[in-house]
Amino acid sequence: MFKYNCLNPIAAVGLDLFSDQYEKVDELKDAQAALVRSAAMHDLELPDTLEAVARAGAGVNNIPLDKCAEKGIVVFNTPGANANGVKELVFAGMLYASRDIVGGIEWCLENQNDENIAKTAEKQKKNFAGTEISGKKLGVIGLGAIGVLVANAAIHMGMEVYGYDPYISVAAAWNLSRSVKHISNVEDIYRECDYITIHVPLLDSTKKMISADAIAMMKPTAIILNFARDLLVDEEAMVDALAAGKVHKYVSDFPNTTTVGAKGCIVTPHLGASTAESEDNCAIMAVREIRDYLENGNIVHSVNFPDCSMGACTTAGRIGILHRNVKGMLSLYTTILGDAGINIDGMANKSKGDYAYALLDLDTSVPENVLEKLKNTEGVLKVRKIC
Ligand SMILES: NC(=O)c1ccc[n+]([C@@H]2O[C@H](COP(=O)([O-])OP(=O)(O)OC[C@H]3O[C@@H](n4cnc5c(N)ncnc54)[C@H](O)[C@@H]3O)[C@@H](O)[C@H]2O)c1
Ligand SMILES: O=C(O)CC[C@@H](O)C(=O)O
Repeated sequence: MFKYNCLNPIAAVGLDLFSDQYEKVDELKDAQAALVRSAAMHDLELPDTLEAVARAGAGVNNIPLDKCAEKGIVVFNTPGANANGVKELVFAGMLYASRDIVGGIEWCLENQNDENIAKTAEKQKKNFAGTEISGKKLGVIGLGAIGVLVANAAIHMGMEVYGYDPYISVAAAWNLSRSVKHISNVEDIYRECDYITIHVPLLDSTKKMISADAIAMMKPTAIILNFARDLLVDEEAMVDALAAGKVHKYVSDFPNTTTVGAKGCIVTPHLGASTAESEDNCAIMAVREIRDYLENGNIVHSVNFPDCSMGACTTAGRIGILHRNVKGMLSLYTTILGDAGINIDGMANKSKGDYAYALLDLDTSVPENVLEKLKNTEGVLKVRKIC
């Protein structure tokens, strides 16, 4: 029986994919797997029982990835599963920032008891007029799952699209419209674009990448959209620039005391992935990842260990070894297994940064004393007996 804990509500359509071999538990301390959305995990005590964490979403800045890796806990995310939900909200953000839709709705509510509201509206509507997005330049920074969808949709909306991503994946490049202009110097986006939207992960290297200097290059009419993470933008500088009329609007999906209520800021409460479809897609992918790891030892879509997959186990034994990415580890395992008279039928070993994963199919189920030897090998973080 496997036990899992949900640190946030996770869509039922995903949880329903757990078989009767799984039990939901109320406490993380009792779980082998955790499912999480935005709950902050940095200060949580991670129990020794925990084998896997699946983030039902893209961003993993709420999870201590290295601490998990050191404890042999594999962290997954669900790439692309909520991308369409975010893409659609980015366009809502562009429209809200371009036309005073919110002001217009508020005016209607304020005048709901006016019997002549239809006539008065025709006189007042000029106060809520705006501009169209068709024909304008959009800069997309980060062309991953969301950025590509935004860029391609913007082409269909008649925008001229500039795309910047020095690390673009081959898959994303294949999916990107040929009409998107490839930008190699992000400053071209800051200087020339009417709309700028950021879709990069929050890393040490991307923190405040929309800096005061970047903001200073922008047009006074520029509209900046941030549906990625608030810490990617120097928001104090942004608020100052808005107040001084140096940029026009800042649309953010991440409320905080700097931006909410500040002149020119339109802030939503982290709604990008809050659609039934995105929540379902993320939950389904997260549960499949956890099941494949717990039941087969396969790692697919991990952010702290390499992906490594050997399908379902068809041999008498299978073990998974999470270890440091250092020389000579495999020869230590083959020696321990060989000395115990165990034959290796199949093997995969993959590395990612400081960490690596070996999956071994064996002609017999590994006895406890051999597992202990493997566990006690210098550089090994965790050994899992899968069958
Ligand atoms: N508002 C929401 O609810 C919501 C929902 C989903 C994702 N997000 C956030 O959106 C962001 C993007 O998500 P995604 O699913 O598209 O991720 P992704 O991993 O598919 O794409 C990120 C892209 O950013 C690129 N990148 C990395 N560093 C860069 C840099 N310095 N300059 C330019 N490009 C760079 C990568 O090459 C990659 O192509 C993440 O921060 C994620 O947390 C927010
Ligand atoms: O779970 C959510 O609602 C937000 C998810 C989003 O921020 C992400 O990075 O995927």
